[in-house]
Amino acid sequence: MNERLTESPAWRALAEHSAEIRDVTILSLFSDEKRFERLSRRHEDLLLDFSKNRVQDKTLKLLFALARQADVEGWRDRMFAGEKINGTEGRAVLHVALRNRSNRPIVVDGKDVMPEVNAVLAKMRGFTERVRSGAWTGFTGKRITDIVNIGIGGSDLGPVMVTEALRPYWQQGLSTHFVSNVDGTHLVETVKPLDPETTLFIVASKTFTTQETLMNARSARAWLLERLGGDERAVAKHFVAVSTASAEVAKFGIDTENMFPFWDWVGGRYSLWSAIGLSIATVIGMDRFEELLGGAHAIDEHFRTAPLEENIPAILALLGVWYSNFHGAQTHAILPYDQYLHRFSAYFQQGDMESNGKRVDRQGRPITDYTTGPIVWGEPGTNGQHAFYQLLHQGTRLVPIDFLAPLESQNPITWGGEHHKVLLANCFAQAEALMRGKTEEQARAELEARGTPEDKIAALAPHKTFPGNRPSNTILFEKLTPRTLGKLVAIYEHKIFTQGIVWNIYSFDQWGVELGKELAKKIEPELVPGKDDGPAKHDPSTSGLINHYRAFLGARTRT
Ligand SMILES: O=P(O)(O)OC[C@H]1O[C@](O)(CO)[C@@H](O)[C@@H]1O
Repeated sequence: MNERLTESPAWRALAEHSAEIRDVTILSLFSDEKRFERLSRRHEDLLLDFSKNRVQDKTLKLLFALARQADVEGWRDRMFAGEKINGTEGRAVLHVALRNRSNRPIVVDGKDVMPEVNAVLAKMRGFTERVRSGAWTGFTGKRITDIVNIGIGGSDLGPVMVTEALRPYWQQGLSTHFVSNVDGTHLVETVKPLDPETTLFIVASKTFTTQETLMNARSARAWLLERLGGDERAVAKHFVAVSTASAEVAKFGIDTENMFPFWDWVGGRYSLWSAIGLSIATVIGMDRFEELLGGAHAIDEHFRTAPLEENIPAILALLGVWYSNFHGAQTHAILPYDQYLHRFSAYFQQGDMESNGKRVDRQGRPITDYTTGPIVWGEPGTNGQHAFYQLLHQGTRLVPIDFLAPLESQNPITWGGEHHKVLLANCFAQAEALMRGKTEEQARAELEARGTPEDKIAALAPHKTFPGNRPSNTILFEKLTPRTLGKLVAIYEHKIFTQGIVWNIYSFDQWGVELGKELAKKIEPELVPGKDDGPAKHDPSTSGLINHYRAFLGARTRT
């Protein structure tokens, strides 16, 4: 694209239209009695209601035109065909191949990748069945009870989010734990209650060079060996690796027989479907893991074949563009009303922000006149209601929201009342309140009805007013099964993809994480007591912090 995006016909039309409908309220759009039916889409058990948005038919038409102008469909087809659409790394983008349950050939560099994908799935099945049945034992012959996944970023967040979401499917007597932070506290607190004889570590790292993961893995090995008598042969029974880098794995001392490979065409934050999902597959079983893949595949097929107007990920993406670029929204909240999804927003914080947090376009030009990926955040309901919803309802910022909720709870308790009904009532009510708001007249009337004196009414009414007209999507699904979870994750993945294409950026690299890593490697050897490089090496602030720490270390060594 040589033309600036903001000067393109589809963009200009949207800019004009947004001014045109500035004063139209969402509530007024419901004069169309069929709006809910028209602005909702279904996929199997899943319903997307996007009727509570500041959109008219014309808005949607213009948004779909923008997607077509950006050639979303062409890029999508190229992704599924295995073309190297990750331009800055020269790689294909094929997480869709990992869950390609149809086995339709997907060719990269002249080779169908499906046989290798299936071979790794078969190896995962063999391993997970041995661990689950007790056939795989630790060094002292005891059955494995605890899996510790050591990884960070995409090699951690996906497995954490999914294992938490699918807790009801865990095998009894088997638990998973996760260590990611290089802060020693994370490892120490995780292994504290564990028995080394029955603990298996999965070291998950695409590159196997990530500082945090390698350091945690080395420390975990030291912890294990110290407790099991120091015999190095124990490592083979208690450590397996998941990586694209077999030489690095061997260098670390893990038998490559116990290594599960994947490929450079799997992005870190899209890797839970690969062997990076080994901790998930171990605890829920391979059949369930394949159901998860099946759900994602169903959405892949939907995304690949449905016209944009019917395409759930594309609709969500374009609504996000509408608020980011034409209403000044800076953030996007994902608010799941399902406790099992308590890491879902954190997962997509990486998924979205590492993908679309970009400042140059695909032509390498700085993007100065539109925003790209939003800040993604959220917490599960109803906790969020008692934390940050005040701002959502009455703050000065516009925050587009996705509410997610199951129709049926995995834990339908009625001990003190019907929990799930209360949960759902809260979810529906929040979306309604955000849209409907409360006028000052309504606030005044309520105060009057309570006999409040006039001077108090005048003082309080503005504070009790809700502007409303705050948009949200609601995604309902029957129950949080592996298949449904697979579908939800794939929907958001393709949403991110679509937005990246519209914004004309590369979504599948992450150069922005490199600089901090490089500097940390330089600074670490400088953290020595008594050393002083003078102010020249860093800026005065960084030098000041380093020297402050050195002085602390120096004082400690003297006492
Ligand atoms: O799996 P690896 O290679 O250890 O990388 C971990 C994470 O580090 C990043 O490269 C940068 O944060 C992520 O993209 C990735 O998920």
